[in-house]
Amino acid sequence: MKTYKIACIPGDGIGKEVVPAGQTVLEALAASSSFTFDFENFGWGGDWFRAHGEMMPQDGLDALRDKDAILFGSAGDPHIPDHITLWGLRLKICQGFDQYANVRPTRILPGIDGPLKRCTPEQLDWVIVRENSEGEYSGVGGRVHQGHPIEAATDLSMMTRAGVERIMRFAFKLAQSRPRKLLTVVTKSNAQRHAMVMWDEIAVEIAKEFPDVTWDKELVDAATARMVNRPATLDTLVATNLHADILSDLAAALAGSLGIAPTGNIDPERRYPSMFEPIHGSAFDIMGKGLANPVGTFWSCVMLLEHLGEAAAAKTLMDAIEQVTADPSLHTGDLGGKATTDQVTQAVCERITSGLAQRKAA
Ligand SMILES: NC(=O)c1ccc[n+]([C@@H]2O[C@H](COP(=O)([O-])OP(=O)(O)OC[C@H]3O[C@@H](n4cnc5c(N)ncnc54)[C@H](O)[C@@H]3O)[C@@H](O)[C@H]2O)c1
Ligand SMILES: O=C(O)C[C@@H](O)C(=O)O
Ligand SMILES: [K+]
Ligand SMILES: [Mn+2]
Repeated sequence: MKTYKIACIPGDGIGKEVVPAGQTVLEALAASSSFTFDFENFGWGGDWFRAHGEMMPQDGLDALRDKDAILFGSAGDPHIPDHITLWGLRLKICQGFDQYANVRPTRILPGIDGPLKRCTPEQLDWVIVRENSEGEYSGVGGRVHQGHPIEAATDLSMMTRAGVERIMRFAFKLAQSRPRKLLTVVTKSNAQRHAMVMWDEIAVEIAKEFPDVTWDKELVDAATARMVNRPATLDTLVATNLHADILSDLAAALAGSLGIAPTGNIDPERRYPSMFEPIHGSAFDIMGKGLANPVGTFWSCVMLLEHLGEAAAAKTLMDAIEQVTADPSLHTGDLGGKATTDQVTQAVCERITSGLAQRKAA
């Protein structure tokens, strides 16, 4: 029997609630599948920082290197500056393992009442591809004259030809694999006249490799309006690290809640393990109460299973998730319901078990 080695890193805030929930549903799946999971938990994050002065050990990547995948929660603690927590954990792993393609699907799941009154569920089916290794997150910059009136600070967005080519190629390939074969390249080359112009030029070059993909270019500000007003004109989008970060929270909200949206931090070349996480953060306002929506993590587990090549198990889990979202009595507070994290988790586990039984009987 195949055993997958999975690292679980709950991190902070509701990450500590939704990652164990994710582990529970993966265990329910494995109970009657042809594979098992060997989970290893890592207590990195804010508590680790208080004890050791760092978010994860210096050589922590070595403990993850031979895993088949990583399930991540959130980096962010109310008592530690956000740039320390993000750079010390999530970015250390994403950049350390060169997980350069961040994939963020958005759909309006059954039973969810999206906020757009003129948008039916069929009209919103997007995948945002976020460049995940450079750009605004290159970390280049600094502060001088700190605390003095002449203080100055820079954050430099750094784009490389190799970095842009590989994310464009990934996005065109993903668009090509979807039925509509439609890609929107998000840019801001009117204002940012160097790197974003190179971004646009490389899009034109890579497009030639994919003659069957229809593509267009949209400035990021206009892209927000298009997402709201003409959602059906979009399918796959590719954007810079920061633009896609912002657009994907908007996408999640338009599909009903930040609590549902999943992501994979992918190393397409499979040199390193890829990492799966909900797109949301620590949710300071609800952490520790058992109220977090675990669906974003469950959907991330679907992406993890797909990455492992377990397509049937991925489908069983997605079906179970959709059966649960279809029932408003199983909605958490972010969706206007009263259900707890545990209730949603148990409901998904029950549907997994009945789904697997049906598959066996068929
Ligand atoms: N990938 C990551 O590790 C990651 C992602 C986003 C934010 N963060 C960090 O998390 C901290 C808080 O960030 P923020 O407030 O901007 O964003 P957030 O995603 O933590 O929360 C924004 C709002 O959405 C709600 N929400 C988010 N996920 C939910 C869920 N699963 N169920 C129900 N409600 C949910 C929260 O309650 C809150 O009202 C910061 O430290 C930030 O840096 C980390
Ligand atoms: O931007 C980040 O890296 C943190 C968070 O907002 C995310 O979307 O992962
Ligand atoms: K997260
Ligand atoms: Mn974000």
